[in-house]
Parts: sequence; C-alpha cells; structure tokens
Amino acid sequence: MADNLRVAVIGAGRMGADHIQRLHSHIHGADVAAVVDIDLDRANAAIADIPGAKAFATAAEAYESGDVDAVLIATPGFLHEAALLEALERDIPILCEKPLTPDAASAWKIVEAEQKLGRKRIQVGFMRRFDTDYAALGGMIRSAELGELLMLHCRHRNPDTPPGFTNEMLINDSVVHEFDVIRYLTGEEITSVQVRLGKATSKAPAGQHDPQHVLIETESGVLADVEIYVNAQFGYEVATQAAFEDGIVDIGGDGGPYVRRAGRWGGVVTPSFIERFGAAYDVEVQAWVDAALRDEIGGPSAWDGYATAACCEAGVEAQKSGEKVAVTLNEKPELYR
Ligand SMILES: NC(=O)c1ccc[n+]([C@@H]2O[C@H](COP(=O)([O-])OP(=O)(O)OC[C@H]3O[C@@H](n4cnc5c(N)ncnc54)[C@H](O)[C@@H]3O)[C@@H](O)[C@H]2O)c1
Ligand SMILES: O[C@H]1[C@H](O)[C@@H](O)[C@H](O)[C@@H](O)[C@H]1O
Repeated sequence: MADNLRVAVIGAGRMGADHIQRLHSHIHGADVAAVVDIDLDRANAAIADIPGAKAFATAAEAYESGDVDAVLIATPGFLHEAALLEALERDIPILCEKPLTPDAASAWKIVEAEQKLGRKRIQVGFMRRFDTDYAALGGMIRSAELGELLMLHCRHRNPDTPPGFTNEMLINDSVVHEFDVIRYLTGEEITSVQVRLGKATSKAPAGQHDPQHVLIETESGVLADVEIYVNAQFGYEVATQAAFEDGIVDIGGDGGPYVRRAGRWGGVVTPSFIERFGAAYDVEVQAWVDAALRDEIGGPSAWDGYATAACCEAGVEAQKSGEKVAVTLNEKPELYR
C-alpha cells in the first residue's frame, strides 16, 4: 500500500462529490485516486481539480488500474449490495454510505460475505455518530446523570427530495438514520416499528405520503417517535428531544449566529445535510481513513447496517399495514461482538 490510502469513490452525485472534495481538501492520510460514475462526464467533472485522479465508468476498471487501496461507495442505496460484494472480493477497506442495503435479506448477505473474510472491512456512513450534539446526548445517557432515559422525540425534516425518492425511501433512506442513532444512543436493539400516515402535504411528489409518524420501541421499552417530513420546504432540520427521569435535553437546534437586532431576533436555518453534518462527515471520513491504514474500521459496522436494514424492512411493512411490526434479527456473529 502507498503511504496515503488511495481511495476510489463510486458515485459522484450529491454525496459522492462532497466526499471527493472532503478527501481531497480536509482529510489526512488519503488521496482520491479514482472516481467511478456511470455518467463519465460527471466523474470527470468531479476530478477536474484533483491532479493524479482518474475517472472510470465502472468500479472493475478502477480496481484493475492497480491504483486503489480502499473504496467509498456513494451510489444510491439499492445499488450498494453489488458494489459491496465486488469490493469485499478485493478485501479492501470500504466506507459505504447509508443504507448498507435497503432490506434485511440483502444486508445479511453482506454480513455473511464479510464474515468469510474473517475481519471487518465495512464501515457504514451513519455520520450522526460523529456529530457533537449526538455525542453529548450519548454521554448523558451513559452517565445516567439525569436518571434513566425514557423517551426520544425526533424531528427529521428535509426541504425536498431528489427525483426518484420513493415512499419506501422515507423509511429506508431517511428514517434509517434514526434507527441507527437510537440503537447507538440507547445501546439496545429496536424491537418494533409502527408507522402512521396522517394528513399529507400537497408539496410531496406523486407516490409519496409525507409526513409520516414512526413509533419505535427498544429492548428496555424506550419509546421514540419520529416525524419524518421530507418536503418541508423551509430548510433542513434534524433534532431530538430526550426525556429523562430527571430532566429534558434538546439537541440539533440550528447552528450559526442567533442575532437580536433592531427589535427583532432570529438565526440561520440550515439549508441541507451538507451544512448540518459537514463537521460530522469530516470526523467520520477521517476515522475511516485512520482505521483503514491499520486494516480496521473506525465506525458503525456491517452488523449495524444489517440491524438497521431489518428495522427498515419492518418499517416499510408497517407503512403498508398500519400495524406494529416486530423486528427480528439473526444471531449476532462473533466478528461483531
Ligand atoms: N449520510 C448522509 O447524510 C447522506 C446524504 C445524502 C446521500 N447519502 C447517501 O449517499 C448515497 C448517494 O446519494 P446521492 O444523494 O449522492 O445520490 P445521487 O443520485 O445524487 O448520486 C448518485 C451517483 O451515482 C451514480 N451512479 C448510478 N449508478 C451507478 C453505477 N452503477 N455505477 C457508478 N455510478 C453510478 C449516478 O450517476 C450519480 O452520479 C445514497 O446511499 C444516499 O443514501 C447520505
Ligand atoms: O440521503 C439523505 C441523507 O441521508 C440525509 O441525511 C437525510 O436527512 C435525508 O433524509 C436522506 O434522504
């Protein structure tokens, strides 16, 4: 391996392009060696200011160039399974954007393929684990300084959705973050998911019922409710209120200056995930690079990807049935304990 990790980024869309710039400009110990996109013009545009990087239309061509030590997968979720299996065959470090895959069966195939290698190669892009607000809340839960955590009230609001964003994706592309972060904060698995469809906005594209109310239960009975509202127009908001025995904690308020002036007050509304989680993505990718140089992973594993995919599958079933759906997991393999 070269001194720096030579990374291939697959998918140069919204998230991929952001990660390419991050790896090029902010991350130590890694270089963008290759960008892969079926839209070759987009791949070429993404490497325009990165000397030495090459553009390819397929991952196989990038791997065959011999210049790739690790891969960051940023194609849409339904394409992750094939890209992950191809990368696992090469036995290289992988940072896979969330979701690992959209459903439990395909996610379990990935867990099985990784187990055959006998070591963890996949880190899943659940960047909220690297966000300072979530880290602070996690610390308060673990220290029990406010007593036991009882409930979480989560708001997940996007201004709008990209073309092709389906009704199922409200669960398996968006609420997948809450599934992960609730497991992370509580240290427990999720046992059931229920989805209520109420009054819908007229601003949602055809086929999407937006917003939705998701009710989640964990092993010890912590209840979490999620408002997923992906065509909220005003901006981007990911916030949580936690109810403890001895106090209430809010995280995720908009950042930026809060100004009182000329008899008015106000602040800045975060326009998208890029601004809200920019610092978390930096820490996430740096943790991945540092760990990959030691042949390890530095964040959520394929097991976390599988467990959340099982929640997503239950959630999509609950969207359709209106019933409370139990989440069942296979036994956790030794590799992830
Ligand atoms: N962690 C986060 O906050 C966050 C934010 C946005 C997106 N994401 C995730 O990032 C991933 C990408 O999302 P996006 O919004 O950037 O999507 P996007 O549609 O903007 O970009 C996807 C790119 O993949 C390319 N592509 C499609 N098929 C391909 C193939 N077979 N081989 C190579 N390239 C191919 C497309 O041409 C496009 O450039 C998804 O998994 C999404 O859930 C995560
Ligand atoms: O892919 C994006 C991304 O994961 C964002 O963090 C989330 O807020 C959006 O809902 C989702 O569509």
